[in-house]
Amino acid sequence: MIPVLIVLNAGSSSLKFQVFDMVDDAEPQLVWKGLYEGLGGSAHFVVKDNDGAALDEMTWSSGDRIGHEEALMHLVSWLRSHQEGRKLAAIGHRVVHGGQSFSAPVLVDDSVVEALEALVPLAPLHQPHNLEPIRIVRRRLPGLPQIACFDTAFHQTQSDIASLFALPREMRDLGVRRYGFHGLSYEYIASTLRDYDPRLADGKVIVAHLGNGASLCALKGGVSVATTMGFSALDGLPMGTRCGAIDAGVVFFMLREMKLSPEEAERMLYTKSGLLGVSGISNDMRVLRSKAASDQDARRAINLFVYRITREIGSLVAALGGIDGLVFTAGIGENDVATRAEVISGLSWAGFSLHEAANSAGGPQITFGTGPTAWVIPTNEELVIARQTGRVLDATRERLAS
Ligand SMILES: Nc1ncnc2c1ncn2[C@@H]1O[C@H](COP(=O)(O)OP(=O)(O)O)[C@@H](O)[C@H]1O
Ligand SMILES: CC(=O)OP(=O)(O)O
Ligand SMILES: [Mg+2]
Repeated sequence: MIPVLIVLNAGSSSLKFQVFDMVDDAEPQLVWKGLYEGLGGSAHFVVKDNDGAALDEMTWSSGDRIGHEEALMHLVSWLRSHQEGRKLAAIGHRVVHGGQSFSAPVLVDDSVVEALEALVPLAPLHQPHNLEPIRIVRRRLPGLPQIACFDTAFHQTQSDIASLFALPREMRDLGVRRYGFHGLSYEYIASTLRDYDPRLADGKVIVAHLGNGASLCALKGGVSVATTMGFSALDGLPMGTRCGAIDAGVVFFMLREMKLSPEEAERMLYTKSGLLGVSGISNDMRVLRSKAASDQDARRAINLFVYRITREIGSLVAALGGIDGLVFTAGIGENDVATRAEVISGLSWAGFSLHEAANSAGGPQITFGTGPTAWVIPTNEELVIARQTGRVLDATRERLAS
Protein backbone atom coordinates (compact mmCIF):
# COMPACT_ATOMS: atom_id res chain seq x y z
CA MET A 1 0.00 0.00 0.00
CA ILE A 2 1.32 3.44 -0.91
CA PRO A 3 0.78 5.92 1.94
CA VAL A 4 -0.99 9.08 0.76
CA LEU A 5 -1.40 12.53 2.30
CA ILE A 6 -4.26 14.93 1.93
CA VAL A 7 -3.12 18.56 1.97
CA LEU A 8 -5.85 21.04 2.91
CA ASN A 9 -6.07 24.79 2.49
CA ALA A 10 -9.41 25.86 3.96
CA GLY A 11 -11.04 29.24 3.38
CA SER A 12 -14.37 30.66 4.52
CA SER A 13 -16.43 29.05 1.78
CA SER A 14 -13.88 26.87 0.06
CA LEU A 15 -11.75 23.84 0.74
CA LYS A 16 -8.81 23.29 -1.60
CA PHE A 17 -7.15 19.89 -1.45
CA GLN A 18 -4.32 17.95 -3.00
CA VAL A 19 -3.48 14.30 -2.55
CA PHE A 20 0.14 13.13 -2.64
CA ASP A 21 1.78 9.72 -2.81
CA MET A 22 4.54 9.49 -0.20
CA VAL A 23 7.07 6.91 -1.33
CA ASP A 24 9.95 6.54 1.15
CA ASP A 25 12.33 9.48 0.96
CA ALA A 26 11.22 10.63 -2.50
CA GLU A 27 9.64 14.00 -3.20
CA PRO A 28 5.84 13.83 -2.60
CA GLN A 29 4.07 13.02 -5.88
CA LEU A 30 0.81 14.81 -6.67
CA VAL A 31 -1.99 12.39 -7.59
CA TRP A 32 -5.21 14.42 -7.40
CA LYS A 33 -6.10 18.03 -6.74
CA GLY A 34 -9.41 19.78 -6.44
CA LEU A 35 -11.68 21.99 -4.48
CA TYR A 36 -15.04 22.47 -2.88
CA GLU A 37 -16.43 25.96 -3.33
CA GLY A 38 -19.67 27.65 -2.37
CA LEU A 39 -19.73 25.80 0.97
CA GLY A 40 -22.71 26.81 3.08
CA GLY A 41 -24.62 27.67 -0.11
CA SER A 42 -24.78 25.91 -3.43
CA ALA A 43 -21.62 23.81 -3.17
CA HIS A 44 -19.53 22.53 -6.04
CA PHE A 45 -16.82 19.85 -6.03
CA VAL A 46 -14.26 19.25 -8.74
CA VAL A 47 -11.24 16.94 -8.78
CA LYS A 48 -8.50 16.66 -11.40
CA ASP A 49 -5.58 14.36 -11.97
CA ASN A 50 -2.01 15.61 -11.86
CA ASP A 51 -2.15 16.60 -15.54
CA GLY A 52 -5.12 18.85 -14.85
CA ALA A 53 -7.69 16.60 -16.57
CA ALA A 54 -11.06 16.71 -14.80
CA LEU A 55 -11.92 13.34 -13.21
CA ASP A 56 -15.11 13.99 -11.33
CA GLU A 57 -17.38 16.80 -10.25
CA MET A 58 -20.56 17.37 -8.36
CA THR A 59 -22.92 20.24 -7.53
CA TRP A 60 -25.25 20.38 -4.54
CA SER A 61 -28.19 22.71 -4.04
CA SER A 62 -28.19 25.07 -1.05
CA GLY A 63 -30.88 22.88 0.55
CA ASP A 64 -28.27 20.09 0.85
CA ARG A 65 -26.42 22.21 3.43
CA ILE A 66 -22.94 21.17 2.40
CA GLY A 67 -20.51 22.79 4.82
CA HIS A 68 -16.85 22.06 5.60
CA GLU A 69 -17.69 18.89 7.54
CA GLU A 70 -19.83 17.38 4.78
CA ALA A 71 -17.22 18.35 2.18
CA LEU A 72 -14.41 16.72 4.15
CA MET A 73 -16.34 13.51 4.69
CA HIS A 74 -17.27 13.51 0.99
CA LEU A 75 -13.58 13.85 0.12
CA VAL A 76 -12.60 10.96 2.39
CA SER A 77 -15.24 8.69 0.88
CA TRP A 78 -14.32 9.81 -2.67
CA LEU A 79 -10.73 8.85 -1.86
CA ARG A 80 -11.76 5.47 -0.44
CA SER A 81 -13.51 4.59 -3.67
CA HIS A 82 -10.63 5.75 -5.89
CA GLN A 83 -7.48 5.01 -3.89
CA GLU A 84 -6.90 1.40 -4.84
CA GLY A 85 -3.45 0.37 -3.59
CA ARG A 86 -3.19 3.45 -1.41
CA LYS A 87 -3.82 4.18 2.25
CA LEU A 88 -4.54 7.55 3.82
CA ALA A 89 -1.63 8.20 6.21
CA ALA A 90 -2.14 11.78 7.39
CA ILE A 91 -3.58 15.20 6.65
CA GLY A 92 -1.36 18.27 6.31
CA HIS A 93 -3.02 21.64 6.88
CA ARG A 94 -2.14 25.18 5.93
CA VAL A 95 -2.49 27.21 9.12
CA VAL A 96 -1.86 30.88 8.58
CA HIS A 97 -0.73 31.90 12.07
CA GLY A 98 1.71 29.99 14.25
CA GLY A 99 2.37 32.87 16.64
CA GLN A 100 5.51 32.86 18.82
CA SER A 101 5.24 29.18 19.77
CA PHE A 102 5.34 27.45 16.41
CA SER A 103 8.46 27.99 14.35
CA ALA A 104 8.13 24.64 12.54
CA PRO A 105 5.34 22.29 11.42
CA VAL A 106 3.79 20.33 14.27
CA LEU A 107 1.79 17.16 14.91
CA VAL A 108 -1.63 18.31 16.15
CA ASP A 109 -2.81 17.33 19.63
CA ASP A 110 -5.16 18.94 22.18
CA SER A 111 -2.64 21.49 23.37
CA VAL A 112 -1.71 22.49 19.80
CA VAL A 113 -5.37 23.07 18.91
CA GLU A 114 -5.79 25.19 22.02
CA ALA A 115 -2.70 27.27 21.24
CA LEU A 116 -3.81 27.79 17.63
CA GLU A 117 -7.30 28.83 18.72
CA ALA A 118 -5.75 31.54 20.86
CA LEU A 119 -4.28 33.04 17.65
CA VAL A 120 -7.67 33.52 15.94
CA PRO A 121 -7.80 37.27 16.80
CA LEU A 122 -4.47 37.75 14.97
CA ALA A 123 -5.77 36.28 11.70
CA PRO A 124 -9.57 36.50 11.83
CA LEU A 125 -9.97 36.06 8.07
CA HIS A 126 -7.96 32.82 7.95
CA GLN A 127 -7.29 31.07 11.25
CA PRO A 128 -10.88 30.01 12.14
CA HIS A 129 -11.27 28.39 8.71
CA ASN A 130 -7.86 26.70 8.95
CA LEU A 131 -8.78 25.20 12.33
CA GLU A 132 -12.24 23.99 11.40
CA PRO A 133 -11.12 20.97 9.31
CA ILE A 134 -8.59 20.08 12.02
CA ARG A 135 -11.41 19.88 14.59
CA ILE A 136 -13.67 17.97 12.21
CA VAL A 137 -11.00 15.34 11.47
CA ARG A 138 -10.23 14.91 15.18
CA ARG A 139 -13.91 14.21 15.78
CA ARG A 140 -14.74 12.13 12.72
CA LEU A 141 -11.43 10.35 12.03
CA PRO A 142 -9.76 10.11 15.45
CA GLY A 143 -6.30 8.60 15.28
CA LEU A 144 -5.48 10.00 11.84
CA PRO A 145 -2.31 12.11 12.26
CA GLN A 146 -2.74 15.77 11.37
CA ILE A 147 0.14 18.16 10.82
CA ALA A 148 -0.21 21.95 10.98
CA CYS A 149 2.11 23.87 8.61
CA PHE A 150 2.44 27.59 9.20
CA ASP A 151 2.60 30.66 6.97
CA THR A 152 4.55 32.48 9.69
CA ALA A 153 7.29 29.90 10.35
CA PHE A 154 9.52 30.72 7.36
CA HIS A 155 10.08 34.26 8.70
CA GLN A 156 11.52 33.12 12.05
CA THR A 157 14.98 33.72 10.57
CA GLN A 158 14.41 37.50 10.60
CA SER A 159 16.48 39.60 12.96
CA ASP A 160 15.08 41.00 16.18
CA ILE A 161 15.11 44.48 14.64
CA ALA A 162 13.24 43.40 11.49
CA SER A 163 10.47 41.90 13.62
CA LEU A 164 10.18 44.73 16.16
CA PHE A 165 7.51 47.44 16.35
CA ALA A 166 8.49 50.75 18.01
CA LEU A 167 6.04 50.11 20.84
CA PRO A 168 6.58 49.85 24.61
CA ARG A 169 8.46 46.72 25.62
CA GLU A 170 5.49 45.11 27.34
CA MET A 171 3.73 44.96 23.95
CA ARG A 172 6.50 42.74 22.58
CA ASP A 173 6.10 40.51 25.61
CA LEU A 174 2.43 40.14 24.68
CA GLY A 175 3.47 38.83 21.26
CA VAL A 176 2.86 42.10 19.42
CA ARG A 177 5.61 41.93 16.79
CA ARG A 178 5.98 41.46 13.07
CA TYR A 179 5.46 37.80 12.09
CA GLY A 180 5.07 37.86 8.31
CA PHE A 181 2.92 35.47 6.22
CA HIS A 182 2.83 33.56 2.91
CA GLY A 183 5.84 31.64 4.26
CA LEU A 184 4.78 28.35 2.64
CA SER A 185 4.86 30.10 -0.72
CA TYR A 186 8.22 31.77 -0.03
CA GLU A 187 9.69 28.47 1.16
CA TYR A 188 8.66 26.87 -2.13
CA ILE A 189 10.19 29.70 -4.20
CA ALA A 190 13.40 29.61 -2.12
CA SER A 191 13.62 25.84 -2.66
CA THR A 192 13.40 26.15 -6.44
CA LEU A 193 15.55 29.25 -7.16
CA ARG A 194 18.62 27.15 -7.95
CA ASP A 195 16.69 25.42 -10.75
CA TYR A 196 16.33 28.82 -12.45
CA ASP A 197 19.66 30.53 -11.70
CA PRO A 198 22.22 29.69 -8.98
CA ARG A 199 22.90 33.41 -8.53
CA LEU A 200 19.35 33.76 -7.25
CA ALA A 201 19.68 30.92 -4.77
CA ASP A 202 22.81 32.45 -3.25
CA GLY A 203 21.94 36.11 -3.74
CA LYS A 204 19.56 38.91 -2.78
CA VAL A 205 16.08 38.24 -4.07
CA ILE A 206 12.69 39.88 -3.57
CA VAL A 207 9.66 37.62 -4.04
CA ALA A 208 6.33 39.28 -4.86
CA HIS A 209 3.50 36.96 -3.80
CA LEU A 210 0.62 38.78 -5.48
CA GLY A 211 -2.63 36.85 -5.04
CA ASN A 212 -5.86 37.79 -3.34
CA GLY A 213 -3.62 38.27 -0.30
CA ALA A 214 -0.34 39.92 -1.27
CA SER A 215 3.06 40.47 0.29
CA LEU A 216 6.75 40.80 -0.56
CA CYS A 217 9.64 38.92 1.00
CA ALA A 218 13.36 39.74 0.92
CA LEU A 219 15.50 36.59 0.71
CA LYS A 220 19.24 36.48 1.28
CA GLY A 221 20.68 33.10 0.29
CA GLY A 222 17.13 31.70 0.38
CA VAL A 223 16.47 32.89 3.93
CA SER A 224 13.80 35.47 4.89
CA VAL A 225 15.31 38.74 6.15
CA ALA A 226 12.31 41.08 5.83
CA THR A 227 8.70 41.03 4.65
CA THR A 228 5.85 43.49 4.18
CA MET A 229 3.21 41.74 6.31
CA GLY A 230 3.56 42.19 10.05
CA PHE A 231 1.45 41.32 13.08
CA SER A 232 -1.55 40.36 10.96
CA ALA A 233 -2.28 39.57 7.32
CA LEU A 234 -3.66 43.10 7.02
CA ASP A 235 -0.27 44.81 6.77
CA GLY A 236 1.92 45.78 3.85
CA LEU A 237 0.60 45.91 0.29
CA PRO A 238 -3.02 46.72 -0.62
CA MET A 239 -4.76 43.42 -1.47
CA GLY A 240 -7.99 42.19 -3.07
CA THR A 241 -10.12 43.37 -0.16
CA ARG A 242 -7.56 44.30 2.53
CA CYS A 243 -6.13 47.80 2.95
CA GLY A 244 -2.47 46.93 3.59
CA ALA A 245 -0.38 49.29 5.73
CA ILE A 246 -2.29 52.35 6.89
CA ASP A 247 -1.65 54.96 9.55
CA ALA A 248 -2.91 53.49 12.86
CA GLY A 249 -4.54 56.90 13.42
CA VAL A 250 -7.16 55.94 10.82
CA VAL A 251 -8.40 53.20 13.15
CA PHE A 252 -8.93 55.70 15.99
CA PHE A 253 -10.81 57.96 13.57
CA MET A 254 -13.06 55.04 12.60
CA LEU A 255 -13.78 54.17 16.22
CA ARG A 256 -14.07 57.66 17.73
CA GLU A 257 -15.41 59.90 14.96
CA MET A 258 -17.27 57.41 12.77
CA LYS A 259 -18.45 55.49 15.85
CA LEU A 260 -17.78 52.15 14.18
CA SER A 261 -17.57 49.15 16.48
CA PRO A 262 -14.22 47.30 16.46
CA GLU A 263 -15.94 44.56 14.45
CA GLU A 264 -17.24 47.04 11.87
CA ALA A 265 -13.84 48.69 11.56
CA GLU A 266 -12.19 45.31 11.18
CA ARG A 267 -14.69 44.28 8.50
CA MET A 268 -14.01 47.48 6.57
CA LEU A 269 -10.23 46.99 6.65
CA TYR A 270 -10.27 43.26 5.86
CA THR A 271 -13.17 42.85 3.44
CA LYS A 272 -14.16 46.21 1.93
CA SER A 273 -10.81 47.83 1.20
CA GLY A 274 -7.90 47.15 -1.16
CA LEU A 275 -8.61 46.77 -4.89
CA LEU A 276 -12.32 46.34 -4.15
CA GLY A 277 -12.57 49.41 -1.91
CA VAL A 278 -10.60 51.78 -4.14
CA SER A 279 -12.27 50.65 -7.38
CA GLY A 280 -15.75 50.13 -5.95
CA ILE A 281 -15.95 47.40 -8.60
CA SER A 282 -14.10 44.18 -7.79
CA ASN A 283 -11.27 42.55 -5.84
CA ASP A 284 -10.34 40.58 -8.95
CA MET A 285 -7.50 41.91 -11.07
CA ARG A 286 -9.01 40.29 -14.19
CA VAL A 287 -12.16 42.36 -13.82
CA LEU A 288 -10.22 45.56 -13.11
CA ARG A 289 -7.94 45.06 -16.13
CA SER A 290 -10.97 44.55 -18.39
CA LYS A 291 -12.36 47.91 -17.25
CA ALA A 292 -9.14 49.89 -16.78
CA ALA A 293 -9.24 51.60 -20.18
CA SER A 294 -12.71 53.06 -19.65
CA ASP A 295 -13.14 53.26 -15.89
CA GLN A 296 -11.10 55.74 -13.87
CA ASP A 297 -11.74 54.01 -10.54
CA ALA A 298 -10.54 50.64 -11.83
CA ARG A 299 -7.38 52.38 -13.14
CA ARG A 300 -6.78 54.16 -9.80
CA ALA A 301 -7.03 50.89 -7.85
CA ILE A 302 -4.48 49.24 -10.15
CA ASN A 303 -2.20 52.30 -10.08
CA LEU A 304 -2.21 52.32 -6.27
CA PHE A 305 -1.47 48.57 -6.15
CA VAL A 306 1.50 48.95 -8.50
CA TYR A 307 2.74 52.14 -6.77
CA ARG A 308 2.73 50.45 -3.35
CA ILE A 309 4.50 47.34 -4.69
CA THR A 310 7.20 49.46 -6.32
CA ARG A 311 7.73 51.57 -3.19
CA GLU A 312 7.92 48.56 -0.91
CA ILE A 313 10.41 46.88 -3.25
CA GLY A 314 12.59 49.98 -2.79
CA SER A 315 12.37 49.50 0.96
CA LEU A 316 13.31 45.82 0.74
CA VAL A 317 16.24 46.58 -1.59
CA ALA A 318 17.54 48.80 1.21
CA ALA A 319 16.96 46.03 3.79
CA LEU A 320 18.93 43.61 1.56
CA GLY A 321 21.64 46.11 0.63
CA GLY A 322 21.03 45.48 -3.10
CA ILE A 323 19.11 43.19 -5.39
CA ASP A 324 20.03 40.33 -7.73
CA GLY A 325 16.56 39.10 -8.63
CA LEU A 326 12.84 39.74 -8.45
CA VAL A 327 10.31 36.89 -8.59
CA PHE A 328 6.60 37.28 -9.37
CA THR A 329 4.28 34.58 -8.08
CA ALA A 330 0.62 33.75 -7.05
CA GLY A 331 -2.58 34.60 -8.98
CA ILE A 332 -1.70 38.12 -10.13
CA GLY A 333 2.09 37.64 -10.19
CA GLU A 334 1.85 34.52 -12.35
CA ASN A 335 -0.91 35.67 -14.69
CA ASP A 336 -1.13 39.43 -15.00
CA VAL A 337 1.32 40.48 -17.72
CA ALA A 338 0.44 44.17 -17.27
CA THR A 339 1.06 44.29 -13.51
CA ARG A 340 4.51 42.76 -14.04
CA ALA A 341 5.27 45.27 -16.80
CA GLU A 342 4.15 48.24 -14.69
CA VAL A 343 6.14 47.14 -11.63
CA ILE A 344 9.28 46.56 -13.73
CA SER A 345 8.85 49.93 -15.39
CA GLY A 346 8.89 51.54 -11.91
CA LEU A 347 12.16 49.75 -11.15
CA SER A 348 14.31 50.96 -14.04
CA TRP A 349 16.39 52.86 -11.43
CA ALA A 350 17.50 49.46 -10.07
CA GLY A 351 18.64 48.29 -13.53
CA PHE A 352 15.58 46.25 -14.59
CA SER A 353 14.58 46.41 -18.23
CA LEU A 354 11.58 44.38 -19.39
CA HIS A 355 11.72 41.88 -22.25
CA GLU A 356 8.16 42.35 -23.47
CA ALA A 357 7.84 39.15 -25.47
CA ALA A 358 9.22 37.06 -22.61
CA ASN A 359 6.84 38.78 -20.20
CA SER A 360 3.85 38.17 -22.49
CA ALA A 361 4.87 34.52 -22.77
CA GLY A 362 4.92 34.21 -18.96
CA GLY A 363 8.70 33.92 -18.58
CA PRO A 364 10.20 32.30 -16.65
CA GLN A 365 12.87 34.99 -17.19
CA ILE A 366 11.39 38.38 -18.14
CA THR A 367 14.36 40.76 -17.89
CA PHE A 368 17.86 40.13 -19.26
CA GLY A 369 21.17 41.94 -19.28
CA THR A 370 23.93 42.62 -16.81
CA GLY A 371 21.77 44.00 -14.00
CA PRO A 372 19.34 42.17 -11.71
CA THR A 373 16.90 39.78 -13.38
CA ALA A 374 13.14 39.34 -13.00
CA TRP A 375 11.29 36.04 -13.16
CA VAL A 376 7.84 34.45 -13.11
CA ILE A 377 7.79 31.30 -10.96
CA PRO A 378 4.50 29.54 -10.12
CA THR A 379 4.23 28.92 -6.40
CA ASN A 380 3.32 25.58 -4.83
CA GLU A 381 2.28 25.95 -1.20
CA GLU A 382 0.70 22.50 -1.19
CA LEU A 383 3.96 20.76 -2.13
CA VAL A 384 5.68 22.53 0.78
CA ILE A 385 2.91 21.33 3.14
CA ALA A 386 3.34 17.78 1.81
CA ARG A 387 7.13 17.94 2.29
CA GLN A 388 6.77 19.34 5.82
CA THR A 389 4.07 16.79 6.71
CA GLY A 390 6.28 13.94 5.47
CA ARG A 391 9.19 15.20 7.59
CA VAL A 392 7.06 15.46 10.75
CA LEU A 393 5.67 11.94 10.19
CA ASP A 394 9.19 10.54 9.72
CA ALA A 395 10.45 12.30 12.84
CA THR A 396 7.47 11.07 14.87
CA ARG A 397 8.02 7.50 13.68
CA GLU A 398 11.73 7.68 14.57
CA ARG A 399 10.92 9.10 18.00
CA LEU A 400 8.44 6.31 18.69
CA ALA A 401 10.90 3.67 17.48
CA SER A 402 13.77 4.85 19.71
N1 LIG B 1 -5.47 35.40 -15.48
C1 LIG B 1 -5.39 36.31 -14.51
N2 LIG B 1 -5.05 37.59 -14.78
C2 LIG B 1 -4.96 38.52 -13.81
N3 LIG B 1 -5.19 38.26 -12.51
C3 LIG B 1 -5.53 37.00 -12.17
C4 LIG B 1 -5.64 35.96 -13.14
N4 LIG B 1 -5.99 34.84 -12.50
C5 LIG B 1 -6.09 35.16 -11.18
N5 LIG B 1 -5.82 36.47 -10.97
C6 LIG B 1 -5.82 37.21 -9.72
O1 LIG B 1 -5.34 36.35 -8.70
C7 LIG B 1 -6.22 36.37 -7.57
C8 LIG B 1 -6.20 35.01 -6.87
O2 LIG B 1 -4.89 34.71 -6.54
P1 LIG B 1 -4.52 33.41 -5.71
O3 LIG B 1 -3.05 33.39 -5.53
O4 LIG B 1 -5.16 32.24 -6.34
O5 LIG B 1 -5.21 33.84 -4.35
P2 LIG B 1 -5.63 33.07 -3.04
O6 LIG B 1 -4.75 31.83 -2.93
O7 LIG B 1 -5.30 34.08 -1.98
O8 LIG B 1 -7.08 32.79 -3.16
C9 LIG B 1 -7.57 36.74 -8.14
O9 LIG B 1 -8.35 37.38 -7.18
C10 LIG B 1 -7.19 37.69 -9.28
O10 LIG B 1 -7.05 39.00 -8.77
C1 LIG C 1 -1.86 35.13 4.72
C2 LIG C 1 -2.70 35.48 3.55
O1 LIG C 1 -2.89 36.64 3.26
O2 LIG C 1 -3.20 34.44 2.84
P1 LIG C 1 -4.07 34.53 1.50
O3 LIG C 1 -3.22 35.18 0.48
O4 LIG C 1 -4.39 33.10 1.18
O5 LIG C 1 -5.30 35.35 1.82
MG1 LIG D 1 -3.15 32.17 -1.44
